[in-house]
Amino acid sequence: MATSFSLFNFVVQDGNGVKGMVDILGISEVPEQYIQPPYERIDKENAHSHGLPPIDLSKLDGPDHDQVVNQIAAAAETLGFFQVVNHGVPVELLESLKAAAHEFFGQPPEKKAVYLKGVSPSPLVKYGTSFVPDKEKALEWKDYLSMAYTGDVEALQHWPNQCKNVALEYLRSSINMVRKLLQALLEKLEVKLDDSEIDALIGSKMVNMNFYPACPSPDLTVGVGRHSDMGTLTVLLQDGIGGLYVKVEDNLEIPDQWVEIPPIPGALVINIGDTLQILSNGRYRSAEHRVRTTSKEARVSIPIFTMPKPAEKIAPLPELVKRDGTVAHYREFVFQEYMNNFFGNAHEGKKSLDFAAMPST
Ligand SMILES: O=C(O)CCC(=O)C(=O)O
Ligand SMILES: [Fe+2]
Repeated sequence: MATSFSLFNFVVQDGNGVKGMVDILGISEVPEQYIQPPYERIDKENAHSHGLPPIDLSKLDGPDHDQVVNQIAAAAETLGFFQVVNHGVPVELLESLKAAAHEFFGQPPEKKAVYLKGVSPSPLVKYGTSFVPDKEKALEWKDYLSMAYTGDVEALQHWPNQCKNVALEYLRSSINMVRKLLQALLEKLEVKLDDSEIDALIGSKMVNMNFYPACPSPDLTVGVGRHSDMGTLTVLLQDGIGGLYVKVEDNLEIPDQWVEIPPIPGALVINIGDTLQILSNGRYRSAEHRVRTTSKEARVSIPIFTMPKPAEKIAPLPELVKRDGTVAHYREFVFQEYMNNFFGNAHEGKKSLDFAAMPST
């Protein structure tokens, strides 16, 4: 007797991913499991492109320092997203990273499946699909590879060969920029942290590679559902295809308004994560964002997530709360608890922040 075929098992458990589903099963319509409820679908027609020019980070070290700090802080206070150029990450490296992502995901599924959760030879490396497949109403049209950083030696030993050198170089050259951005953001808050305190806010680092295969009906699916990133700052490299949408701060006149972060050759995208929203007591905004799929060709994106170490205690910066004579909007917690909550639930916009919100009295 033939056993019934489970698409979920084929994609998720067997590690074929969305890419395997498209390539091997040759689907021409979006399977039911991937059809989003209407309110989660991304309306391309009504969203416009984020028009602000990228911020030139080379000017942070010159006479325009204050002006650049103001631009960074203004973006962090409003949209929570901005783009940067002259960021110190070599532009050729950006091209090599995108090529490495295509090379990794272009392998046969069984080569990638060795890194599935539960069987991966290293706890640092995880390959998977969708965010939390067991808990999602509809699956995300995305496969990913996650590489946690604990040191160069471990990375070179455990990260997949196709990407380890470029991913490590990307991380190395980005971290300097992340430190500078944090310094600028703290400068604007008039909070002084020494280098070791700044490093504690980005003590954990992770490089991901996202792969979004071409989709027969982008109107019905999402690449990534609405979420904010949990960490401090995210650096994101996207390719030229586009599809990253950010929610504009709730505006009573135009509710549910989204802007697309357009691909700019050579630029990197920066966004504020929940941790920085909490540390700044709400002054900087972690941005709600999501990704649309495309029918044209596969899209790749390569984020670096920076966050505190799991044991770190996080709360609004005390000097900020005291000086402003306000109340803390978030409670203190251990970062590991925040991570457990974040990875224990499907994406649902900025709901992740409720975990840290002060109970209303
Ligand atoms: O693919 C993108 O542009 C964004 C991906 C993303 O939001 C994430 O991995 O957290
Ligand atoms: Fe994200």
